[in-house]
Amino acid sequence: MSNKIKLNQAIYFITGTDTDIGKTVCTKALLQAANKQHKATLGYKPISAGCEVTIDGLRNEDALILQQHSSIQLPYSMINPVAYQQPIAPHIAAAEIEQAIDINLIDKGLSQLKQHNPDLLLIEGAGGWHLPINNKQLLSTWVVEQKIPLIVIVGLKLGCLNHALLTIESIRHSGGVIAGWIANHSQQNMPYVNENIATLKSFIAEPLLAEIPYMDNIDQQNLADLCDIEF
Ligand SMILES: Nc1ncnc2c1ncn2[C@@H]1O[C@H](COP(=O)(O)OP(=O)(O)OP(=O)(O)O)[C@@H](O)[C@H]1O
Ligand SMILES: C[C@H](N)[C@H](N)CCCCCC(=O)O
Ligand SMILES: [Mg+2]
Repeated sequence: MSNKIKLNQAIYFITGTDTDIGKTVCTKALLQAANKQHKATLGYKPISAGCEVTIDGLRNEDALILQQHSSIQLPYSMINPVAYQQPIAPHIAAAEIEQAIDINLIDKGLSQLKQHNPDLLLIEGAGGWHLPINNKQLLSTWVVEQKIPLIVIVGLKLGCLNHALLTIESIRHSGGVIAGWIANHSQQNMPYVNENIATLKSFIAEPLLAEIPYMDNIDQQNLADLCDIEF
C-alpha cells in the first residue's frame, strides 16, 4: 500500500503566510503533479492586482502561470475574472478606479469552471488569508461560505512561525478546513530552516504535503516530483 498523501477533494483554496511567499509557485507544483497523474486540472486566480496592459486586456503573471499549467485550456477571462493594474491591495486598486470587487463575478467564475468537471481545481488567493475585498468584507469569508478546503503555503523565512500559526489559528476561527500545508523555501539558505519546519510540524496537526526547495530558476522547472501526493 502506498504511503502517499491523498488529496481527494476536487477544489482547494491556496492561501499563504503573506504575499510574495510562493503561493503561485506551489500552486503550479500541485497542478504539475496532478497533470502527471493525468488529472483534469484548472487553476483559478479570482482576484489579481498587478497586471500588464495588453491589446487583449489586463494580464496578471500568476493567472497566466495557472492558465499555462491547467490541463483544461480556457480563456484568460475565465481564469482571472477580476483584475487590477496596480500591484497593491486589490480593494484599494478597485477604489482608485471606482470599480468595486464584485464577489458575484468570483462566484459565477467558479461555477463556470466547475462545469468543465476538473478533477482538481486550485484557487489562488491574493496576499494572505484575510484579504479585504472592500472596507467591510474579506475574501476569507467567501472561502469559508463555499466550504472550500484550504492548503496553506508557508514561505520559510524568519518570522514565518508567527505568520503560519496566526494564519492557521485564524482559518480555524473562521470555520475553514485545512487539508494540509506546504513548506516553501522562498529564501536561499535560511539559517536553521529544518528546525523551523520541525517546529511547524509540532504545532500543525494537518499534514505537510510537500517541501519545495529554493531554486534559482524555479519558474522554468517542472516541480511535479516534489509533490508526493495522490490526487
Ligand atoms: N522555492 C522557491 N525558490 C526560488 N524562488 C522562489 C521560490 N518560491 C517562490 N520564489 C520566487 O518568489 C517570488 C514570489 O513567489 P510567488 O509569486 O509564487 O508568490 P505569491 O505568494 O504567489 O505572491 P502573490 O501574493 O503576489 O500572489 C517569485 O519571483 C518566485 O519565483
Ligand atoms: C500586489 C501583490 N503581489 C498581490 N497581488 C496583492 C497583495 C495584497 C496584500 C494585501 C495586504 O494584506 O496588505
Ligand atoms: Mg501569486
